[in-house]
Amino acid sequence: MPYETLSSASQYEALLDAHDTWLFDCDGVLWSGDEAIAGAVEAVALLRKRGKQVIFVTNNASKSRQALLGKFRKMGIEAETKDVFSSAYASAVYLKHVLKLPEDRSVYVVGMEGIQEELDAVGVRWCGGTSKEDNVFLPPLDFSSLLSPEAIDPKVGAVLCGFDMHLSYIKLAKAFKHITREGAEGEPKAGEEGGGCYFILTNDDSTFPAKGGPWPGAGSLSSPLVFASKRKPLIVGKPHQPMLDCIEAVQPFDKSRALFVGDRLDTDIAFAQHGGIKTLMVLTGISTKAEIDAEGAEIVPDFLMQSIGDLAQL
Ligand SMILES: O=C(O)[C@H](O)[C@H](O)COP(=O)(O)O
Ligand SMILES: [Mg+2]
Repeated sequence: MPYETLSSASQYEALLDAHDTWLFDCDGVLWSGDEAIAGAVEAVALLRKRGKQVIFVTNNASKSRQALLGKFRKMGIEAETKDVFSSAYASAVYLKHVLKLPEDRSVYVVGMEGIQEELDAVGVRWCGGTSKEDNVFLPPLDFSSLLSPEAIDPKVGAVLCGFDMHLSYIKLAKAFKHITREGAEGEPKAGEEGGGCYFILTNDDSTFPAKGGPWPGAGSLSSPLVFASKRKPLIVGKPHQPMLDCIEAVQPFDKSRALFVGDRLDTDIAFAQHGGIKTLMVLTGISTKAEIDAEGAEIVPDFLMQSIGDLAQL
C-alpha cells in the first residue's frame, strides 16, 4: 500500500483533524543529539493548542524520565512525567511488575544513569552500570578479579543492557557470566534462587541518530553478549510489545484516532503497525525515502513528511 506524502497546509490540517493522540519518537524526530529539529518545538506547541494528547516514546535508555523532562524543558517542549516513556522506564516497570523480580535479586546493568535511576525509582537493586569497580580496564588476560562471588554476584537475577558509552570488557565479561549461569530457565524461575538469569535489552536499535551520525546504537552494543551467550534476549523497547503495554497502562488512548511519528522503519513504524496505529515517517533521522520506495519494501508508513517542523507553518 503506497504511502501519502504530505507537503501542503490542507494535508496537514486533514492529518490534525483525523488524529487526537500524537505519539512522538524523540531522537531523529524532535531532536538530533542535543539540537532541536527546526520547527519541532513549534509543532508540538501547535498540537497542544489544538487539544491533542501528546505522548513521547523514546528507545533512548541513557536518560531517566526526570532527565528527559530536563531536556524537554531546555528545548522549550512542554512535557510532564506521565507523557514520557523511555525504554529505561519501560524496562524497570517490566522487571518490577511483569517479571516480578524477587526482592532479594538484583539487576546487573550494562548501561548508564538512565537505567540506574529508573531501577531506583521502582525499588529494584542494581550493580554494574556506572559503578567505579565496573568502569576499569582488566590487566591483559588476567581474569582473577572476576573469580569471586563479590564480582559475579549469584544474587543477580537479571542482566539489563541499554545504550552505554562506557562499554568495556569487564562489563561484557560479568554480564556474560550472569546470563550463562547454570540454572534451568523456568524451574526455579529465572531470577530466583538456583534459577537462571533474565537477559533483557532496553532496545535493539542498530544505530543512533546524532550529530555526525549515525553512530553505533544500543542493539549493536549488546550484540557481543547475544553472540557469546547464544541466548535470545527479551527486548522491551520499540518495536516490541512491552513498550506499548507500558504506555497503555499509564495513558490509555483510542488507537483508531492515534498517529505515531517516527524516523526509523524497523523500530518506530514497525512498533506502531504492530499496535494498529497509523504512522507518519519523517526524514530527519535514520530511515530514508529510498528504503520505503524500494521494490518489496516490507515496512512502509501511512504518511511521509520531510520534518515534523513543517507542521509549524499552520
Ligand atoms: O541506540 C539507541 O538507543 C537508539 O538509537 C536511540 O535510543 C533512539 O532513540 P529514539 O529514536 O527511539 O528516541
Ligand atoms: Mg528515533
